[in-house]
Parts: sequence; structure tokens; C-alpha cells
Amino acid sequence: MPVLTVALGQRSYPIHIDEQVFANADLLLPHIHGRQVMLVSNTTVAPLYLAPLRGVLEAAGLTVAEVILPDGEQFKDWQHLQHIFDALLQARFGRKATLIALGGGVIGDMTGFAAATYQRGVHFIQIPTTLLAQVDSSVGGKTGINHTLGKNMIGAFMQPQVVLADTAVLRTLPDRELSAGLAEIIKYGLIRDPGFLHWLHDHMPGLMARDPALLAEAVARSCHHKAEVVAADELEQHDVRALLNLGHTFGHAIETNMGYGQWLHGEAVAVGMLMAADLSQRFGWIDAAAVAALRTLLLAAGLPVDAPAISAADFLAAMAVDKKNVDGRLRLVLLRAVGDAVVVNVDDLAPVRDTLAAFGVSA
Ligand SMILES: NC(=O)c1ccc[n+]([C@@H]2O[C@H](COP(=O)([O-])OP(=O)(O)OC[C@H]3O[C@@H](n4cnc5c(N)ncnc54)[C@H](O)[C@@H]3O)[C@@H](O)[C@H]2O)c1
Ligand SMILES: O=C(O)C(=O)C[C@@H](O)[C@H](O)[C@H](O)COP(=O)(O)O
Ligand SMILES: [Zn+2]
Repeated sequence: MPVLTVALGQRSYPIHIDEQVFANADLLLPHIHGRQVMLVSNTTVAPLYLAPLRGVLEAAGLTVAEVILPDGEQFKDWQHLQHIFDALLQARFGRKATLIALGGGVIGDMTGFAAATYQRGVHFIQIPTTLLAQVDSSVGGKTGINHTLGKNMIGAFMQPQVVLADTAVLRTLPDRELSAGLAEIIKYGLIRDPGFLHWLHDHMPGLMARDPALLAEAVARSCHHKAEVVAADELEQHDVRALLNLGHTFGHAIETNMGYGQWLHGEAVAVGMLMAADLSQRFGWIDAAAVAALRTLLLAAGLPVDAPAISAADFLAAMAVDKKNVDGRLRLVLLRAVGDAVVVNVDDLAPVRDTLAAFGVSA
């Protein structure tokens, strides 16, 4: 099965995508730095998958400790990040240590940020257990936590040593989470691969039925795109990596305004991408048929296509703190064509308001 590489010079690392890779000693042990390993997981994932992982590490004679966080986006905050530091200090972990994130994007983002900052930086490994984490969050080194006023506002770039994406663990994933992962997969097609988008249209019923071969192909094709983009613009400095943010300015505004955990990240991104498509049509770049086709695909993936009850003022206030903005100017990722995204400076908010109004979001 595929082994991809995120090509970042000395910080390059492999992504292993296959069944039974998450507790595979041959794939895992070469990437452990030092003798101390901290497993970070949550109350849902740990009972399912932590024991075999712990067994492999202990069989290799390593010192293994664990911190199990409560499950949910609402716990991706300072207070719960502190639990990881508490566990590291209580177990007297030094700089020569490895943190392992076993879970979805919440655990991966928090573990990576803890690794970036504990004693000014220790190694970490990503074992993503949601579809979303396998296709997106475990790759590329964006780590961090939320602030009540904005998503992922506190964080660091910190690349993992290896990503072990075990497609077998997707069997226990709830349906709603599977759909959330499909949103980020659809994103890759929209921003840079129309052929992949066609493939997704054709195979969405099989993906929703969790056909293992189709899921593995979707994970591999998505990771290929993410790895290429990250290698081209690791720190999001050249409006290349920013394209991965399609739908996120609207989506993060939904998550922040609704309260973290109410809307799943992938659900908010789904509606956000449809809003970005609507705005792209208003700019004359894509036609109504393209927007309708995206709506159909999102519905086929079990994703929402309607906005929640948020006022336009609250929407725009959250969008005003988006990390892509420069000097207070709104910058959005839009579609010049399907499969061709671009970052746009938006000085006139009127068309944005029109898009929001088209989704029932008004004053
Ligand atoms: N760093 C990045 O580049 C990046 C990219 C995309 C998203 N994100 C972040 O990732 C987070 C969303 O990640 P997510 O969608 O994985 O959500 P999540 O981490 O909350 O996981 C979703 C749910 O699935 C459960 N779960 C995980 N694996 C499971 C399994 N195999 N079987 C059963 N249940 C399982 C979790 O306990 C949780 O309840 C957001 O905070 C988002 O901002 C980060
Ligand atoms: O890796 C990236 O770059 C992305 O933008 C991927 C997004 O799917 C992800 O949600 C990311 O966390 C958003 O980053 P942010 O900088 O907008 O918080
Ligand atoms: Zn995202």
C-alpha cells in the first residue's frame, strides 16, 4: 500500500496508508526519539486502540505514559493542553522524548502543539483515527488550539516524524464523522484536481458504504495533494498553502459562532465551500451548474448545505479575525474555475453579504 513522503528537506517524513499499520513495530519504532513515550488520546479512542499501541512500545523496552483527554472540539483549549504538560512533568519527561497523537484532528492538533512547546520542542508522531485526520490534519504540521474568539488562533507549525494512517480503524467511526472527512476530501478536488472531483461524484455511494478499497484510494489521493501543497509552501507564506483553506473563512465563523463542537469542522467547511462557490459565481468565475453540482455532491456525502441561524454581523465579525487577513483586509479563497482556486482580496463586502443572504443569513 502507498507510502507517501512529505518532502521538507531534513524534516521530510513518510505517510503510511494501509490496514494494520498503527501498532506496527517496524513502522513505528524507528521514529521514536529517546526512551520516553507519551501517548495522547481521548476517552472514545483510547479504549478502542490504545492497548495494542502501548503493547508494542513496552515490548521494545520503552517507558510509556498516557494522558487521556475528554472527547470534543470544546476541549481543544488552554486548559486541556495543560493536562498534557502536567502529565509530561509528572512523569519527568525530558527533551529526548516522543509524543504520540492517537485520535482525530483535535488530539492531533493539541498533541502537536504540546510537542512544539514542551521544553521548546520534542518529537511527535501522528496516528490519525478519523477520516478527516487521515486526509488532512495529520499531514502538514499545523498544530494548535482554539480561542473563544476564533478557531486555531494559538498554535505553531510543527511537523511529525511519521504519519501512520490505518484505514482499518475507520470501521468504528460514526457516520457523521465519516461525512465530515469527506468534506476535506472534496476540497482537494475543488482546489486542484477536477478529475478527482469526477471520481468522487462517481464513487460517493461506495465511499459512504465504506468500501475499503475506495476509502484507501481517497485517503491516498488526498494525502498526495496535501503533501504536495505543504512541500510547496510549508508556512503558508506564498498563497499556495492558503488554498487548503477553501471554505474555512465561512466555516470557522460557523464553528466559532455556534460554539465549538456543535457543528463538526467538516460540516462547517462543507457549507463554507458552498458559500465560496456561490461567491465565485457572483464574481463571474464559475456557473450556476458548477455550484449546483457541488451542492449535489455534498448532499450525497451526507453533509449540510444550509447555514445555521447566525446573523450576518456575527458571521462577518468572526471572518474579520481570519488568519489569512492582512492589515484588516478580508482575504478569501475562491474558485476561478472548478479545480482552480485563488486567494482574493475582498474590499467590497457587498457580494459577501449577498452570498450570506442567499443562505438566509441577514442582518
Ligand atoms: N492541523 C490541520 O491541518 C487540520 C486540518 C483539518 C482539521 N483540523 C482540526 O481537526 C479537528 C477536527 O478533527 P476530526 O474531524 O478528526 O474530529 P475529532 O478529533 O473531534 O474526532 C471526531 C470524533 O471521532 C471520534 N473518533 C476518532 N477516531 C475514531 C475511531 N476510529 N472510531 C470511533 N470514533 C473515533 C473522536 O473521539 C471524536 O468524537 C478540528 O479541530 C479542526 O480544526 C486541523
Ligand atoms: O493545512 C492547512 O493549511 C489547512 O488549511 C487545512 C485545513 O483543512 C485545516 O482546517 C486547518 O487547520 C486550517 O488552518 P487555519 O490556519 O485556517 O486555522
Ligand atoms: Zn479544515
